[in-house]
Amino acid sequence: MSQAIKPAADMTTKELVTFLQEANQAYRSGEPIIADETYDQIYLKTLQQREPNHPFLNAVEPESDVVSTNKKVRHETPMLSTDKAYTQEEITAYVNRVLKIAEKLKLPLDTIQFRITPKLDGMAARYSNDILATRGNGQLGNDITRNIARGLQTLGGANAGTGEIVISKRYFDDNLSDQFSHPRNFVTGLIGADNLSPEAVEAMQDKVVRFVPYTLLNQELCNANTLSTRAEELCAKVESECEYPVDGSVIDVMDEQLRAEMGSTNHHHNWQIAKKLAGETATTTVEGITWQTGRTGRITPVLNVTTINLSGADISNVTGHNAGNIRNLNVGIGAQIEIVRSGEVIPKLLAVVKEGEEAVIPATCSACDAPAEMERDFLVCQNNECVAKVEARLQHFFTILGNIDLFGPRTIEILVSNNVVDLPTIYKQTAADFEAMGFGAKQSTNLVEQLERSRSEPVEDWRFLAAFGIHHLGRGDSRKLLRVHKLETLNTLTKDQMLEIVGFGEITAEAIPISLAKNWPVISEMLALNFTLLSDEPVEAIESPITGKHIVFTGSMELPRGDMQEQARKLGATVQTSVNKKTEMLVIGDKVGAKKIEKAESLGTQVITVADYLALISD
Ligand SMILES: NC(=O)c1ccc[n+]([C@@H]2O[C@H](COP(=O)([O-])OP(=O)(O)OC[C@H]3O[C@@H](n4cnc5c(N)ncnc54)[C@H](O)[C@@H]3O)[C@@H](O)[C@H]2O)c1
Ligand SMILES: [Zn+2]
Repeated sequence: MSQAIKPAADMTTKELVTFLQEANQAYRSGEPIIADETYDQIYLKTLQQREPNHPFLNAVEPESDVVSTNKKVRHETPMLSTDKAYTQEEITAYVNRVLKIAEKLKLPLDTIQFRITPKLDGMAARYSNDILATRGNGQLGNDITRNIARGLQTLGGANAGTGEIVISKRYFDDNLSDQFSHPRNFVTGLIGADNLSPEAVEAMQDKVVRFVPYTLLNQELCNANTLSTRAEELCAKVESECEYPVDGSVIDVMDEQLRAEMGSTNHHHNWQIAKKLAGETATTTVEGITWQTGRTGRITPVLNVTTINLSGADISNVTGHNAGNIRNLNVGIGAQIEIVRSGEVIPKLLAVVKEGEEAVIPATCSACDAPAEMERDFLVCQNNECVAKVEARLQHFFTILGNIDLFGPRTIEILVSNNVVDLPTIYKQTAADFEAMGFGAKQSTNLVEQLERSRSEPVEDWRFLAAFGIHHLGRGDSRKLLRVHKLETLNTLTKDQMLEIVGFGEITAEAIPISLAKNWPVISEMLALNFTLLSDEPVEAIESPITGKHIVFTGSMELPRGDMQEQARKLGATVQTSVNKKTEMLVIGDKVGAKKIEKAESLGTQVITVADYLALISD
């Protein structure tokens, strides 16, 4: 969206509906062109006022073809949207509607209970009879069950009901927020993708993409009086306690009789309302763009804007996500942009309201002047010795290690400008060395003390390993790896050894040993400094008849297939999703096509029934 959007009042009804459809499509694909609040409170509301019975208002807004598979699933009961509230007044009005019906039913009003749960911001789905499906148009969804075999975690079993596919908020913030503008965007992209991106493969392996049924969410219970006066406070509480991204809270009436009486429209349940977070938006002007080089060499744009107050804070910098985004939206100096700040500390660019000068993507890295090149949507500094990369890598080490103070950006900048650019050298510095670089006498002793502290104060070995910032070895994966192999032995690690560990796939198993070997000189030098490293208890390798075997499960089975696969992994097997030359065993459930079996047999794969398989592993 680079053109100014017409005000709702100036649009004909037809234009308004077309615009709502466009905005909905953009929102579903993860690239909203306006803020939710603007969509709901201005454009949708204008249509509601003009034509309360317009078909667009009387149906669930479809996810259209954002995720479209060729297998459709008819929902047993419709999957609806929610009615929305943004303010306490709107919630109080809802409470009064509930109380009115309760009165009619002669229910004692002080016993009416409401449940508040976090409103997960992902992709709505339903898991029923082993089939996972999207909401679709509410009646007909898309079968996305195959994502379970690709690593999607399902909480609550194969009949968990309605919920949301989400990614862990912390994981997204730590690993993906510099590449993807929004966690919902990442999730919808992954669920619909025919081929997973490396980031998606990693997230699936890290088990952070999950289907979470609404019944398993943290909740607050309250009565009508509390809800009419303190809704914002209670909603804020459930939202902050949730480990997934949220865009508000959902309030439900608990009483079944009350629910039945209040009923539903084609769009939402009248007994339920969503309190949406009003991500406050504002329009400001781009005065300049600062390009910052990170640890991996990615150069990200920060928009310097005319200072503006948003949700109580003065904002003069806004993240522009990545170079591709700047190019696509054509963000140049003088552009008027809409920005949003909802919970996050750093406000985000939402849309260009009015174009300015043409967007310029720099040809060189501003930190080291080396050439910068576009790789997919990212601008990347091609120089390995780039000062910005070196500084960011050192910073990463101290931040992840977490048991050292004083080694922040300013200290590191001074070290690097004095050509102290690697960790072992930093650890060799004496107070006199620091003083020679311009640190004060007291500060120099403190720096030495902190380095000493970081070696003597115990720290988990996986934290230490993750601190080196090796690609594919974040905290979670480092921990998985170190549960099986000792840190000191990682220089001899092979791809095959990696593949034996549950949770590492082909790509990472191949890449990790190579990166470890490359980084080994520094790691071993650091190990020689005698950090006080703590190890998890090693897991015993379980020996079973299927240990080390490549197995595929197919057909419908009594136990959820995901559970069968998980169990096989625990017993040391490598679970594949389809048969290939490596496959040693094909476990067949009901309704398996003859072709599949023939193919497996022609490849020399052992084909066995679920019953025989279960007998085999229980031996
Ligand atoms: N910014 C834009 O351009 C744009 C465009 C279209 C839609 N939207 C936003 O999306 C809304 C419509 O989308 P929608 O129909 O998917 O609604 P929604 O996503 O805002 O909320 C409804 C959904 O919330 C889910 N949900 C999450 N947590 C829940 C919980 N704890 N309990 C129960 N349900 C829970 C349900 O599956 C339900 O379908 C609009 O009102 C607007 O805010 C924005
Ligand atoms: Zn550089």
